[in-house]
Amino acid sequence: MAENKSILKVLAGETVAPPPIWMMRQAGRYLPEYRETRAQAGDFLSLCYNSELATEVTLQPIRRYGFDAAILFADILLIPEALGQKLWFVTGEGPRLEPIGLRKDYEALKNGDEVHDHLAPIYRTVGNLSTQLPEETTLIGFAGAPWTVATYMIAGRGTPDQGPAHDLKTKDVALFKAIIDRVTWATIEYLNRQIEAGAEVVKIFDSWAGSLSAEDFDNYCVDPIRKIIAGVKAEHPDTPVIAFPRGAGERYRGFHAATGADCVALDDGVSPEWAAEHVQPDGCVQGNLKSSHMVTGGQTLIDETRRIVEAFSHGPHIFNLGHGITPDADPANVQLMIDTVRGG
Ligand SMILES: Cc1c2[nH]c(c1CCC(=O)O)Cc1[nH]c(c(CCC(=O)O)c1C)Cc1[nH]c(c(CCC(=O)O)c1C)Cc1[nH]c(c(C)c1CCC(=O)O)C2
Repeated sequence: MAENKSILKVLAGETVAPPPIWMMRQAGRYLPEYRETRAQAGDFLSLCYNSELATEVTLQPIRRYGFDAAILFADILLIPEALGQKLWFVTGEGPRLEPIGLRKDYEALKNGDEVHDHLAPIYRTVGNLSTQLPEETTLIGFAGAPWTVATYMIAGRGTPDQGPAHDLKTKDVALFKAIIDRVTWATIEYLNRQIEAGAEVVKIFDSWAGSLSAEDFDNYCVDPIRKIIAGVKAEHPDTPVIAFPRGAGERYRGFHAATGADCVALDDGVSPEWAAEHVQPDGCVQGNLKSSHMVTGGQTLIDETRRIVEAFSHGPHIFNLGHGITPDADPANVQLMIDTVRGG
């Protein structure tokens, strides 16, 4: 029964001990079974659009570790592709898109409500998962936040400082805002369909929020996320939303209230003690453990895991990493982290 799922309890504001646990990028290259299925699919994007195989890789970490949540296997860059932008992945390097730099590129994009045919396989994956997951496991859908997605749409690739997006914001703010608005609209559409297909929680990833300063943070991180949450809650008032403004630092404070998020995901740039004092009083928090502990393991992993569990033990908390697990992680360290959280 949905009411017995620990993640849903915590997202409703309950304190649960030990805290429920899942991991960003839990279906990924550190798992041999993922590498095998990915090879079968051919490449990363083919895996995302193959509902059977995407279902399989989503289930793999649940079978291996019994996490409390499964996150849909897909990617934040499927939205630009659904809007009509060309997307491909270069193995070992990352995503490539045909960059949007001119008004005519923007005008060629589809409307926010014209993405569904392209995204139909993703909705099928969500539907498969909602019938195949163990009953105690919560299904999380997701999308990228408009700023982070726009940084890839404008640069055509990942960039260390999101320079091309910052440049467009300075040179042609009207075009920049139009891109943000188009992604915001498409994202509301996309998340609502994921929920209708069976997602019980949705998460919004703003991986590059940290490079927005002063009012840009309010205008292009907080405001689009607030609009997306309002658009989701208008259709699905009971579906909890997790927001991840990575690199927000001090600006994690007040983020629940500013956006309407039920849970705020923390990177490893803030201490758990600071976040317990300044962020958790406003609602559930998630995350914070450095991903590198999944590579290095040992007593430090145990100590840091215990420190986070203890710091957040007085309020709603979902145990997670501060960012995605990396391909060089040791699957045994993931088990050690879980045993530490669950066993004390
Ligand atoms: C920025 C971003 C992307 N994608 C995502 C973000 C936001 C979160 C973050 O900051 O990490 C989100 C994402 N990407 C993926 C998921 C699936 C669910 C999960 O297990 O967390 C999620 C939630 C699969 C993936 N997305 C990607 C992989 C690796 C692809 C492979 O198998 O080769 C996976 C499992 C590829 C990807 N996708 C993206 C990049 C930059 C890359 C290349 C970098 C890399 O290789 O890790 C865009």
